[in-house]
Amino acid sequence: MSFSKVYMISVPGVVGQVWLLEQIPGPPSRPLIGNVFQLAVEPSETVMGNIINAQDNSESDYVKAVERMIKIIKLRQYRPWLHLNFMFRLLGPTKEHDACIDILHDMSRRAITERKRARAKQQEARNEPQECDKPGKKKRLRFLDLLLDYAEDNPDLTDENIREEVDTLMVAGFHTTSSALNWILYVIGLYPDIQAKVKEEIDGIFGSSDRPVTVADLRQMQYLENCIKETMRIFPPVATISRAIQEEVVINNYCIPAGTSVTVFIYKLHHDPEQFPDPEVFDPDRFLPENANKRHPFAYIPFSAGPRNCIGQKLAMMEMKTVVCILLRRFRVESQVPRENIEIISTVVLQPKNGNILKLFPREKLI
Ligand code: HEM
Repeated sequence: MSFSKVYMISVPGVVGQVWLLEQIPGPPSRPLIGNVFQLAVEPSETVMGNIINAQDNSESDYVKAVERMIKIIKLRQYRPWLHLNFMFRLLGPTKEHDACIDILHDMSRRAITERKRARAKQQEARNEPQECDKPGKKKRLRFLDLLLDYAEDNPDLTDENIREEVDTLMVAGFHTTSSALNWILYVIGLYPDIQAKVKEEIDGIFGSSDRPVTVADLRQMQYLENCIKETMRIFPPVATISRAIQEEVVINNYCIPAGTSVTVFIYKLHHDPEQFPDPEVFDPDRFLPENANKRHPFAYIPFSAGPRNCIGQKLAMMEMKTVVCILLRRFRVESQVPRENIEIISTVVLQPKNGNILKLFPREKLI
């Protein structure tokens, strides 16, 4: 079988996660892939404006630095002796590490400086705060504007503090969503009956219209939402989280002293047969209210739980539904790697070791 082009759905840093092999002849795919990318990088667009331009320039220094950093983190993760800073300084690729960090931080600093400059100009012109929304709608500021506004009244929040927040949001927002999307597309491409049901739900919402997806549409996609939840159960994008214990706790007669670093293995939690019978079986109905309500509230925590849980989970769900919806309206998806052959690795996020090959078949009647 021959393919005209090979596209990659991935945001910088997770290159090789999903490969889309577009079969010829097909509809022009660039706009579609463009849309997918745009949605997947929404957090970075919102935070950083357009300065990375990663969709069009995967060779940018920023993109390369993110990719390189992920490799360095992986290298460090699997070599416990490098966890200690002084050992890493002694034996690790510190020169490269520091150079990557400089590129990443500089980019965030640039975004902040440029936004400040733009705000000053706009303020001069209109003498009113900037809004993302159209006039008449509830005022919503960009994340970066919120921080800059706050800093104006609270000088304790320095530019470096803001830079750290921007970095957190960038990393927390795009790798995770990209990983989740990878697995959702994998699962949808693996189980034709599941895909048919998702498509049926989408068709029920859009009929033969080619109108864009709205927030109201997304709310109706309950079956797709349950598929996404079930995917993140089997393949949690963030497989582990860690906490520094602040006061001594006793769990099952084991005493964990204050100061200990504890790791919660979300992947294992999500595969607990007591909470999820036949844990390897993909069953979106586990998330029907009557089934989900029976489970322990912390049995399923793809977005973590408690006061430091994910602040982007609603946005992530909206992004994932939108991307799947756009794709399935135009293509039938077929996963090429059987479940028993998929090798999983967890670096920053959970990903298939050797990528995820998908075939896209243009739908006969394109909606
Ligand atoms: C499927 C997509 C996502 C998954 C699975 C996910 C998962 C998580 C998890 C597990 C944590 C907790 C980390 C920890 O406890 O150490 C977290 C935190 C966070 N997430 Fe997400 N996330 C996703 C998407 C997003 C998006 C789209 C954004 C922003 C636009 C975002 C922003 C954040 C931030 C800022 C934190 C840190 C919160 C804090 O420390 O208080 N995430 N996320």
